[in-house]
Amino acid sequence: MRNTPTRSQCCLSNVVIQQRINHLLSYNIPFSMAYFDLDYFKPFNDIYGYAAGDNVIKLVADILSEICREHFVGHVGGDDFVVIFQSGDCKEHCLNVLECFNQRISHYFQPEHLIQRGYMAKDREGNERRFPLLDLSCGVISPDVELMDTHHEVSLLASEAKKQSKQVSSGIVYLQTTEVRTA
Ligand SMILES: Nc1nc2c(ncn2[C@@H]2O[C@H](COP(=O)(O)OP(=O)(O)OP(=O)(O)O)[C@@H](O)[C@H]2O)c(=O)[nH]1
Repeated sequence: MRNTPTRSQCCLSNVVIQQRINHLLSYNIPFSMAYFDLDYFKPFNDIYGYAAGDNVIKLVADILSEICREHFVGHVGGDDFVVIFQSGDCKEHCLNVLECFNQRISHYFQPEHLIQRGYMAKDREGNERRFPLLDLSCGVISPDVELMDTHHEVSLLASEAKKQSKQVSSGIVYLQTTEVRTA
């Protein structure tokens, strides 16, 4: 890692998650980490209400707890979760999580929104526009534990994976340490 992330780039703000990562790095224990984040959560909250948004966060927590129960599941905050895998079945678990979410989330939408595959809502600038339905993205990283010293470096890689996962139609990307190019 050539660059140290700034405070604003540090997406792993939960101290328990940071400690877990620092522990794995300090003992050179290999791991993969999946960063799950809801897409278009703000318009969902705006249309259906904050309580309905809380129910979706609970849904994600339940799915992760069920499918990844043998692994470390951490709530970063809001609609962001991480799962730390120390065994090799990370990809399969993540794909199962996304599939399960896609099956269960349809119950949270009104029929007309499902038919239209979205709804009108205000963006962050206050402009009314059309948004797709709420979705779940997953950025998976496999940090090189011999090259990384702290959770800050892992956080930088996770931020990049999260960003890329929102840009691909599959909703999932996999990054290795060496693929990080951003500052
Ligand atoms: N219901 C609910 N909403 C929350 C909670 N924490 C944060 N939010 C909302 O989450 C939204 C911000 O999450 P973002 O992931 O940045 O919003 P987004 O629309 O999904 O943006 P993209 O991830 O870029 O698609 C804001 O509308 C917050 O009000 C929470 O605990 N409950």
